[in-house]
Amino acid sequence: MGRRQPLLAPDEHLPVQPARFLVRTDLFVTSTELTTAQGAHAFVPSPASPYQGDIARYWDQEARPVNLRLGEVDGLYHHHYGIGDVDHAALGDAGDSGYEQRLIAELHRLESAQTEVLLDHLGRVGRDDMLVDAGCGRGGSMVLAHQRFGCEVRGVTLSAKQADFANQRAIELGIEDHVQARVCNMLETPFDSGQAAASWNNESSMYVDLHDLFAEHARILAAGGRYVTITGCWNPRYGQPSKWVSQINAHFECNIHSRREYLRAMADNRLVPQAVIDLTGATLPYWELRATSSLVTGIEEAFINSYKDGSFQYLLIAADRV
Ligand SMILES: C[S@@+](CC[C@H](N)C(=O)[O-])C[C@H]1O[C@@H](n2cnc3c(N)ncnc32)[C@H](O)[C@@H]1O
Ligand SMILES: CC(C)=CCC/C(C)=C/COP(=O)(O)OP(=O)(O)O
Ligand SMILES: [Mg+2]
Repeated sequence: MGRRQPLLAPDEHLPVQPARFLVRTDLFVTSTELTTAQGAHAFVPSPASPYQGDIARYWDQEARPVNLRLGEVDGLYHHHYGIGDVDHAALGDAGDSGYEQRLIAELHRLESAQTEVLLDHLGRVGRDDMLVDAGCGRGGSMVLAHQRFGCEVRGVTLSAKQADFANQRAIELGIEDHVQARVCNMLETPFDSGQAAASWNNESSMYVDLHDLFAEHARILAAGGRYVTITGCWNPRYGQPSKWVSQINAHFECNIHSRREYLRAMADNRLVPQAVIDLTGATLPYWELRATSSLVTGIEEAFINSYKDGSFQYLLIAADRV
């Protein structure tokens, strides 16, 4: 599938400037009702299970410098990893005073490049279409999708803090009419059947049962619509999840599925893979660069070792809703 041109002129794209945020942590309490940064009252549904409550709390409390410092580069905040070759010319000499900032910018460029590859696989999307980001985090992928297609993008996350952050960012960009996040379980969304032209999970499918997840995507997608996931999955050829995969699960409180589970659950839910792309080789440069940075979190070794010993794969799957 060829790469499409953005619908917006280059000067309409996100300005490269540090973002200023109103982060009202006082509002993100356990109450079921909260006041958002926009001043409106939003209903926050109770988590569907104790596990979902744990995950909501995890992301409400998350503030790792590796995510915030990268987001400050241009105001796109991601909670996923990067792909592509490191631009050593842009990175320059490790001895220079500005090296650490260039390294941060390079890691961020690779994370945004990952989103662009996901968007490349969404198929034809028009301005009047609606897209769904399941597990939208702080909303970086939603902004890039809107900038490319000019259409509505609706995101769901378990975290009130993330939804508020994403909505505040959309207001700052003047795209709040088109880009909206809400607190909602991705297994039970408020979207109408057949409403979405395309939908995706960007590193968010390891928190849910895949049969339940794909049943919901199949419901909200129009016939002929496209579903895309970028995910880490364990490789059935390895036998069982390796110790590195178990370490990643413990680190993020998630449950990484196998490649076989993805394909089986899609087949059972009217999602027919159109492309299965192994991005493992493409993500290793990101991890090896990140491991040299001051922003390491301690999980770098597990990703690098599991990708190298073949027990773990970084995969993109694009499927047609039939
Ligand atoms: C690793 S982050 C990825 C965020 C985003 N997709 C990105 O690429 O930046 C995982 C996200 O999945 C969300 N999530 C996990 N389980 C969920 C569920 N059952 N319903 C909605 N969101 C969920 C979390 O709230 C979090 O926003
Ligand atoms: C590929 C797999 C298995 C991903 C698990 C989901 C996850 C936590 C992604 C990155 O989030 P993040 O950007 O908040 O993590 P970090 O702080 O490590 O950058
Ligand atoms: Mg990150």
